[in-house]
Amino acid sequence: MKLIVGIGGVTNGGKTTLTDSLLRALANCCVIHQDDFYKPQDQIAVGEDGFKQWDVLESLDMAAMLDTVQAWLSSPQKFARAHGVGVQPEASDTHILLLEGFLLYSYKPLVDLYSRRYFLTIPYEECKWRRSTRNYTVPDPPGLFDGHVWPMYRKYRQEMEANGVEVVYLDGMKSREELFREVLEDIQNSLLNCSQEELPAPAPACPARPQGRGHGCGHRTARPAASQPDTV
Ligand SMILES: Nc1ncnc2c1ncn2[C@@H]1O[C@H](COP(=O)(O)OP(=O)(O)O)[C@@H](O)[C@H]1O
Ligand SMILES: O=C(O)c1ccc[n+]([C@@H]2O[C@H](COP(=O)([O-])O)[C@@H](O)[C@H]2O)c1
Ligand SMILES: [Mg+2]
Repeated sequence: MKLIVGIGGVTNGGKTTLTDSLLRALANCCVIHQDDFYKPQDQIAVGEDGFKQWDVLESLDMAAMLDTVQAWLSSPQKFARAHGVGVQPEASDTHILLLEGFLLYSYKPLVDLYSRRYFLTIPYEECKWRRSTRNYTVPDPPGLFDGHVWPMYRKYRQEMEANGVEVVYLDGMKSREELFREVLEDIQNSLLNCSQEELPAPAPACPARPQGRGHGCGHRTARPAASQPDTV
C-alpha cells in the first residue's frame, strides 16, 4: 500500500515542523521538500513590483519534483534505501511519502496523486511575525511580505479553492504537539481503512463490511474540511 500525504499551506504555518515530527513517528516513511526544487537564483524573475518572485510556481522546478515522486511510486523500497530510510520488514507492504511545501496543490500533474491533502493556515499578523523571525537562504528584502508573499498566498489559495481541490485545513495556531497528534491519528486511520479495503472478501458468516467511499488510498480525493478557519 502506498500513501502520498501533502503537508501544505501558508509560509510559516508550521509545515516543516509538523513534517519532521511525522517522519520520526511513521514507519517506512520518506519525505520530499518542495523548497529543495527552487530554481537557481538567477532564474527567479523580477516582477513589476520590483520583487524577485520567490512565491510563484514558475520559480520551482515542479517537473523535477514530479519525477522524484514518480521515482518513489515506482519503488518505495529503492527510494527509501537511496535516501537512508530503513525499511521495516514487518511493515514493508505499507509505504508513506510526505510532500511538504507552500505550493503543493497548484501544480496539476501532482494534485490527484495525494491520498490526503493537509493545509496549514495562520492569521496574517501571526504569519508576518513568524516570517520576520526566519532566516531564509536569501533574506527577505523590506516590504516583501506585504508586497509579494502574502498576496501570492491569497492568490494561489483562492485558485485552489475555485478549482475544487479538497484539502483538510489545519489551524496552525494550535500547539505543535496537538497538530502532530491530530494528523498522525488521521494518517493512521487512513492506513487502517486502506488495509481493510485490501482484505479479501469476508467469509459468508461474517457481517459484510460497509462499502464506504472516501477513505481509500491511491488516487482519490481527501475529504472536505469539516470547518475552515477564517484566517485570511
Ligand atoms: N504550532 C506552532 N505554534 C507556534 N509556532 C510554530 C508552530 N509550528 C511551527 N512554529 C514555528 O513557526 C516558524 C515556522 O515553522 P516552520 O515549520 O518552519 O513553518 P513552514 O515550513 O510552514 O514555513 C518556526 O519558528 C517554528 O518554530
Ligand atoms: O529556500 C529558498 O531558497 C528560498 C529563497 C527565498 C525565499 N524563500 C521563501 O521560502 C518560502 C517557502 O518556504 P516556507 O518554509 O516558508 O513555506 C517562500 O515564501 C519563499 O519566499 C525560500
Ligand atoms: Mg518550511
